Amino acid sequence: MQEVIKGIFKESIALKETFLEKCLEQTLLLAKQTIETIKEGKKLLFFGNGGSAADAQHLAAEFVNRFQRERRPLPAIALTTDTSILTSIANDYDYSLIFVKQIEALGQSGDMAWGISTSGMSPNVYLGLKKAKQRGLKTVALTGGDGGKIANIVDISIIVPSFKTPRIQEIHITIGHIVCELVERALFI
Ligand SMILES: O=C(CO)[C@@H](O)[C@H](O)[C@H](O)[C@H](O)COP(=O)(O)O
Ligand SMILES: [Zn+2]
Repeated sequence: MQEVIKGIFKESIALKETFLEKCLEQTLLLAKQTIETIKEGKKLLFFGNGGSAADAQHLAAEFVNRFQRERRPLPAIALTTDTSILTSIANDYDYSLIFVKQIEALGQSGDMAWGISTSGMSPNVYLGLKKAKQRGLKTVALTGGDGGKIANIVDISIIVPSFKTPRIQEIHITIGHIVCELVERALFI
């Protein structure tokens, strides 16, 4: 078991190093665009499935509550949390529309939609991002693997260079935390 633990840490460390070499510029761009979005008084919408739904909620909480500094709450929402909305859309229409309808209801021009999908293939994330773009939101995809079909349709695409879902997720949440840190440094003393 110790070897398994060591192996996972080594894999995670190596992937983070590769990520830093390949994706620093995109991460910086994401942070800058997020800062601009908040400065303009617009909001952030986060969504994904499974572990990525947890990431969506985790990140929305960092913005609305606080990250590391005492400061005013910032406008962010996870589209993964309201079980009545989620179950009624999935039940009456289709699971692929759970984010689309919420973006139609809540997304406004200039807001920023973050779709999180390790495969880049989840239909509900894909359709949510397409709708966001249609409505004039800035679109962000955090993916992995080859980016799937989601990576191509967004303004800012960050593809973690791995096909292992948990390792990709670990970098997604690191990216989220980095953006939180840079937002707080840029906007609050
Ligand atoms: O957390 C994990 C695996 O680490 C799972 O819950 C995982 O998020 C789910 O299988 C998702 O449905 C995968 O969707 P996606 O990342 O491919 O969009
Ligand atoms: Zn997981």
